[in-house]
Amino acid sequence: MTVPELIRIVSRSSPMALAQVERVRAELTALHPGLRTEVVPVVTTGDRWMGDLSQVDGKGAFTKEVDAALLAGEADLAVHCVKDIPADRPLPAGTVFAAFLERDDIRDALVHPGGLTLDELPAGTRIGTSSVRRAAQLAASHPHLECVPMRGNANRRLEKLHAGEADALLLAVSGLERIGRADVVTQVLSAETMCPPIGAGVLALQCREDDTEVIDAVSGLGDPDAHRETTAERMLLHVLQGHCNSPIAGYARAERNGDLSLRAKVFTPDGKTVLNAHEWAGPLDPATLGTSVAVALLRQGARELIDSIPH
Ligand SMILES: NCc1[nH]cc(CCC(=O)O)c1CC(=O)O
Repeated sequence: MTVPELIRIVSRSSPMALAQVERVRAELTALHPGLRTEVVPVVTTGDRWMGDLSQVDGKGAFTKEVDAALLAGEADLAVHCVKDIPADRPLPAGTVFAAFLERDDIRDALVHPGGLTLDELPAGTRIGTSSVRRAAQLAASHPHLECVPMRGNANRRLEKLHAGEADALLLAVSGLERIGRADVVTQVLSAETMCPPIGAGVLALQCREDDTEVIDAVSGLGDPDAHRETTAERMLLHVLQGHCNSPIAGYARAERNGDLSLRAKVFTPDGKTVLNAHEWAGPLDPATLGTSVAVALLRQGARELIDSIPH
């Protein structure tokens, strides 16, 4: 393998995204000691726009400018949260996934400055979240709590919380760990209490498809379990034609014995209807498992629930 001298890494420029790039740089340098890396930060539409994402072509709002820099040859490698990569359309033509890194915590956390747990929060507590997935599940399990819209990167949301725009937040544990703010977590919510989003906690490395030198150099960072889980989850989302604001949650789990399970839910925003599916695959390939769970949800009426939310 010929390892390139320099790999230029493009990503969003939020503190979380830059921390992700630092992890990739560290892993790459450990694998190829002579390799130099450079960071190419870009600001995406999703970072700039603080309103409703559906108004700025929500799909891909956090990935479009990153992909464009990769395709234009301004960088050689893109780092994305899988959670932010649309699954209702193919990857941008000319790009491929070269690796999925070992998965971090997939769970959401409650951040409450008073230190209360979800069950202890008094009626009317305002939870800052613009996520339909989080709001629908909270409405189902804790209907006495109120969701107030809140966007912006995790650091900005913590600032808004302290400025009184909400009383508590729901944020991904992995994201808080990446920005060095795991200290604000009051309670980690089990995946049963708050089903995570598709692709939670997984970072994807994306390259130009003809750039075999870079693909070969970075593919050693890939984790086989993360690959199988992500493949199943993204196929589920693809078959459901879910978009960034779809009321869909789900996660796959690769077991030691090689089995793969995938559970998923589709909600109405008020949380009153929850469709559930859970299947195991031994010898089945991950994509087939994703399709099968999606079909089980479609049979229960998922199409209507998903289409009722504007893109
Ligand atoms: N929508 C922003 C975003 N994209 C990925 C993560 C979390 C990290 C991950 O799952 O990789 C977050 C923040 C959050 O939801 O709290």
